[in-house]
Amino acid sequence: MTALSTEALTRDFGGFRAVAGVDLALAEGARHAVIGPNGAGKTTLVNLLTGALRPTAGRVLLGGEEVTALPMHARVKRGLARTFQINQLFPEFTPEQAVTLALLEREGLTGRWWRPVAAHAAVRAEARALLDSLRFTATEMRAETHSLPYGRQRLLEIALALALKPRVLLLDEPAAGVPPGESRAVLDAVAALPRDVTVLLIEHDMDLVFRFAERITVLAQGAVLVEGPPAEIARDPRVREVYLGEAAHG
Ligand SMILES: Nc1ncnc2c1ncn2[C@@H]1O[C@H](COP(=O)(O)OP(=O)(O)OP(=O)(O)O)[C@@H](O)[C@H]1O
Repeated sequence: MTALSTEALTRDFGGFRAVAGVDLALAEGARHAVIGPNGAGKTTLVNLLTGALRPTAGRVLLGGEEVTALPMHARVKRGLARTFQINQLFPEFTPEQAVTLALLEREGLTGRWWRPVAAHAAVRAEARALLDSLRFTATEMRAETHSLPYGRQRLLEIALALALKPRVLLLDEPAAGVPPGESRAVLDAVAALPRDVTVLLIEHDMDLVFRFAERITVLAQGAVLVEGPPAEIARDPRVREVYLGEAAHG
C-alpha cells in the first residue's frame, strides 16, 4: 500500500519549471528522504505535498486517494502532518503538558473541564508514552520547554505533529539550527518510531540523511535524478556530479 505518492507533479513559476514531472511513491512505514543541491526544488515539492502550493500539472495522492485539489487542513485531516514551527511551542509548558493538550485538542476535548479525572489521566499517560517513544526521559517530560536543549525542542515539535496520529509525517529540515551533537539523536528517535507512521525527510545534512533513510530520492533541476537505497545513491556518479557542481559554483 502506498502512503504518499505523486504522479508527474509539476510546478511552474512564470516561465520557470521549479518541479518537473516528479513521481514519488512512499510505501507504508517508509523512511524516505528527498535530497538535492540548492535550488533543486525541494521546498517547492514540500509545498505541493502539504497543499501550500497548487501544482501546474500532476497529482498528489495520500493513501491512494487524490488530494491534489485539497487545502492544507483537509490534507492534515486525512493523515498528513508536518512539524510545527518552534515559535508555536509554549515555552513555559512542559512537554507532557503540551502533548496532553495536543491530544485533547485532537479528540475535541479541550474546554470540557467537567470530564472525568480518569479520562484526563489516560490522556496524560498517552502523552507520556508518545514522548517516551521519542526517547524523552521522565525528567525532560516535566521540565519547562524553554529549559530543554534545542534538539529536544525540535523533537517536541515532532511529538506535537505525531499527536495528530498522522499516516505520513513530513519533516522539512528538522535538524536546522540544532547543534551537530544533538541532531543525530533527533533523527535516530524519528527513525525508531513505530512503522504505522511513514516518514518523508527533506534535509540538507547528508550524514543525517544517510543515517536515517532507507530510500533516497535525489532531485536536480526540479526532476528526479535517481532514486534508490542509500548505498546505491552514495556511489552514484550522477549524484556526486550534481553535488560537486554545487561545491564548485556555490
Ligand atoms: N515563488 C517563486 N517564484 C519564482 N521562482 C521560485 C519561487 N519559488 C521557488 N522558485 C525557484 O524554483 C527553484 C527551486 O526552488 P526551491 O526553493 O524549491 O529549491 P530547494 O531545493 O528547496 O533549494 P534550497 O535547498 O536552496 O532551499 C529555484 O530556482 C527558485 O529560485
